[in-house]
Amino acid sequence: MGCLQSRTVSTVTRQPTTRYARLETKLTYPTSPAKYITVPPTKCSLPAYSSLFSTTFTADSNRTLSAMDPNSFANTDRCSTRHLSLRLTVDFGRGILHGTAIHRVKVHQSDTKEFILDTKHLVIHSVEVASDNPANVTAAKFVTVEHQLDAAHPKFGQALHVPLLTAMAADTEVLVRISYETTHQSSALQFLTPEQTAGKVHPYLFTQCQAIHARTMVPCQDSPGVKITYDAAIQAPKPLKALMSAISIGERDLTGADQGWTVFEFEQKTSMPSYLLALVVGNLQGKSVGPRSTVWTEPEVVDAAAWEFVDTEEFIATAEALLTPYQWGRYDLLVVPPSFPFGGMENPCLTFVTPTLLAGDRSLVDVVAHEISHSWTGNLVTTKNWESFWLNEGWTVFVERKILGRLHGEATRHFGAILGYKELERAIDFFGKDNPFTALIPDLQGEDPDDAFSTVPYEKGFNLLFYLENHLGGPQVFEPYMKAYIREFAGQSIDAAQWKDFLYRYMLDYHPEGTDKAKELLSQVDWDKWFYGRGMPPVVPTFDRTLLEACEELARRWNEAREHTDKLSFSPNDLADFTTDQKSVFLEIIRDFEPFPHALIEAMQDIYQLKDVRNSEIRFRWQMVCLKAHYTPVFPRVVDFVLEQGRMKFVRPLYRSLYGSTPEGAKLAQDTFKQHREFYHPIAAAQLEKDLDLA
Ligand SMILES: CC/C=C\C/C=C\C[C@@H](O)/C=C/C=C/C=C\[C@@H](O)CCCC(=O)O
Ligand SMILES: [Zn+2]
Repeated sequence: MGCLQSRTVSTVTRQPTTRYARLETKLTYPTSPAKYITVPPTKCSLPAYSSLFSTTFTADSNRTLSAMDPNSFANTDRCSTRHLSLRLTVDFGRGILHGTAIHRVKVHQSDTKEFILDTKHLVIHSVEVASDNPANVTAAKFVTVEHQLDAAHPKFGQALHVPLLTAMAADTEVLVRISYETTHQSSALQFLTPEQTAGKVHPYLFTQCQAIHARTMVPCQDSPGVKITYDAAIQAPKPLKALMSAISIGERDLTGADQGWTVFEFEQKTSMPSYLLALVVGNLQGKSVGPRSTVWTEPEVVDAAAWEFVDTEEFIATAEALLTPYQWGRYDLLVVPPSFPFGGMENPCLTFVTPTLLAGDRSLVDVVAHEISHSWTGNLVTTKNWESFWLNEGWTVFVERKILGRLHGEATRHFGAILGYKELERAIDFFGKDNPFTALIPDLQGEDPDDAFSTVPYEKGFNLLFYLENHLGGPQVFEPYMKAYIREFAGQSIDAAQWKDFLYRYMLDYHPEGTDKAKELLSQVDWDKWFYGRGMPPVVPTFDRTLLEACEELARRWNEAREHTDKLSFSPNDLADFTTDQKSVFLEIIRDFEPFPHALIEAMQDIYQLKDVRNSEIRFRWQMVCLKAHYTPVFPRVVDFVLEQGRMKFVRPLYRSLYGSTPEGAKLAQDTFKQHREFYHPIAAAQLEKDLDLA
């Protein structure tokens, strides 16, 4: 069978099942004609990718999605990858990766005849299977098999079916070797030209696999419910360096015909989900910032980056005191070029962070505390599928704020929560309070997780845990539970039902006021509203207002000044004692008022020097205030900011506000994006296209 063999598919519609019943039911989608983008069943001649991915196709049969994960085709209930070995070459000339992926697959159910993986925008050259001696990859005898690639689902890609030579018994293992290459549509990868880097001399590659982009980089069971260890050998052109979400175990320069290449070797011995696969290749230099931490980035920025993140070890040690010993060996940081679409990504052993954190005053390092917290919540205890994403993010925000609270006091922890609550209101405003994506546990059948992504799982999840902490007796009850939670589930992927079940078990056994009291308190929690209710959280939190009052007072004075802009009594000293978070909250409150008259905007801008502010959080919020007032002189500065960096937290609201401001603003937003689309990471570009009605 050809390597791009098509299967027919049906439309993806929702099944009328209850939430947890659905987790136990194998879903097949009903038959109805639908158009899908697919590939013709031809052999793999390269590199005509664009034509491969442009054919439309009418579907007419059934498609099966994973029983555990609505966003994956993998048959993880029958068999799952335990270990992955990658041998990849980075081809900057073609903008692709090519090589092999060997899966060591464990069979869970008897009579298993096929291994199903996720792929998207990959070209599969061949698939081989070895079941004779799976313990030894080098001695194993691989046999080529006829694989099948389903037709492409526009969001989830193509299921790859690998026949296993024979019906396998439970608890046996098999090796599957796939030879493949990525394409220009592989959304996990961003290849940068030298001009897009700080040094301007060398090309650069970085990946972003969360949520379901790993399948565009490696054929894999791309579900957070599957945990794997991995090793990798990455061949890259000299003098570039490769790093991965793993421990570096060596590098060697090739000779002879392969002169000019280096092979970098890696090993990840702690099992992790596919979305944590990560690779960077570029002109990288490292500077040590702690006993287990190096900051990596281009040489031009390495000193500034190391200075900014010098608190890393203190954060790790505080997290260890709160939870359990750090499991991943090293905790390095990579400062990625500015198009990185997120603040940070918790890739194990090597967190990726945006350069927008380099404020020059260490004021934005809460993101590092956040990513460090993921080493426990998310990376050790992982959501089973993207619907329970809050288990990763709500927990991580909770731990992040615990760390900052221990280091800087409870008032700081609460103030972070106030800012987060404001951001939650903005997200719910954006979606609309009845939008299904405002639920803590959204229904993601047929949905691309990127479309559902927002601050909701972060802040609604935080608010649930914050509420439970107070409701169940405060930190003296909740902090020991946090440790127990990590111990209970480390190394596993769980869903919200398992999380809740353990909370009950723990509290009933260990609540200091006894089982009956624990039962009574837990019975008062409206779980349905917390999990599935839309809009803001069902319980309004009470946060410490110590750091808030000065922000509210200053904002109130400015709001009142709109009546007499000729007699203003403000001075730069107003902000002298404000932290960056306080300045942010001050600007958030200003943004909630009716738009300011332009004279007042100009006065505030001059007095507080806001025009030239470089701190990305302040710059973003100030530009949002100006855009709300349709203050057109800010337009060129907004364009500068959205072209200097591609972090979605900033560029999406700025582009949307510019687009919604005036007809000129709308045209400027669309034209700017269209001209600079290539600057943005594919994940950000896909969202911006929708935001600007260009999809
Ligand atoms: C309910 C939502 C369900 C699924 C979404 C899952 C993943 C979404 C995907 O788009 C990936 C997200 C990656 C996030 C990485 C880092 C964030 O913590 C950054 C937060 C924003 C920022 O600071 O820039
Ligand atoms: Zn996070």
